[in-house]
Amino acid sequence: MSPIAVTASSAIGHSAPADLNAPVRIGVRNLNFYYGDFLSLKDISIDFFDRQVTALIGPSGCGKSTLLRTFNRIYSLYPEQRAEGEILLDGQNVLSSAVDVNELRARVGMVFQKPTPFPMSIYDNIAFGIRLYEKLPKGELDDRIEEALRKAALWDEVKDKLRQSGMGLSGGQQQRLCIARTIAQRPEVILLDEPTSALDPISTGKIEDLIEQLRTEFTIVIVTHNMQQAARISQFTAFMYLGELVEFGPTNKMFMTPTKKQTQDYITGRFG
Ligand SMILES: Nc1ncnc2c1ncn2[C@@H]1O[C@H](COP(=O)(O)OP(=O)(O)OP(=O)(O)O)[C@@H](O)[C@H]1O
Repeated sequence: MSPIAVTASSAIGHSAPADLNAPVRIGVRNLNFYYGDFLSLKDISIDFFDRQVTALIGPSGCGKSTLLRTFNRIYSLYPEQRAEGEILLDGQNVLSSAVDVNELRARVGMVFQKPTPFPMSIYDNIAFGIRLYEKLPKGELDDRIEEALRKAALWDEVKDKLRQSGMGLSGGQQQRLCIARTIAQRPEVILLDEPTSALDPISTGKIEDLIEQLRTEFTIVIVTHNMQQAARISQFTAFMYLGELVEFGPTNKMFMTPTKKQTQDYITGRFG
């Protein structure tokens, strides 16, 4: 076994083991995705389980981010991009034209690679998303903001400066602010696209601890290039290659006894 595999496998077990009885939250069925004429996802079928963290791994360009971006239809902002097949969120096909995309994006929140706070106060960063959908009296809004910041493990660091700009926070704090903003909308699913790749190791550790806590309440799908991170924080892992789903299963099985040679080669650092 290479050092990468040893380190990754020794990291397994930091988070809870996979719950093999967890209900399906998102069921992807025969999904194809096109950028213009280019077929970027090929006949993907996979389930994502309730209150479990699923890591999407694979070499650059294999389609991890593309798959993540289908769940809240964020791709539909670009007219040349389209998806075919079914993505069932609690049994309802989110690709159907009958689905209200704004409502969908509140149910399926997303946090990006680079922290993207809005140029406004910490308070307003979180209030903004809530105000889009709900008219809350001030006291209730304050409570929601505190709750979101506590869940994002940021409250203690910002409670005395809620009116200061979110842009003045450190990178790691900004990323937790973005997570708080997502949580405040009370989503069912949280999508994380390489959320720690722009962060230092200490901030990364805080986000990983936070993901472990959030898992008890939300279904989480995370794209990561960091094999050890996938091993540490996820219950399930999906390995993708050239737009196809090669292998999917409980993380400890994927890292210790993968079925496919391609998976083994990737997690042992032989390619990618
Ligand atoms: N806007 C786009 N237009 C055309 N092709 C695209 C576009 N975005 C991605 N692709 C292509 O789709 C495929 C999947 O890309 P995607 O970004 O999903 O991969 P990824 O696994 O997330 O990669 P990375 O790890 O480098 O972020 C690649 O071949 C990529 O070149």
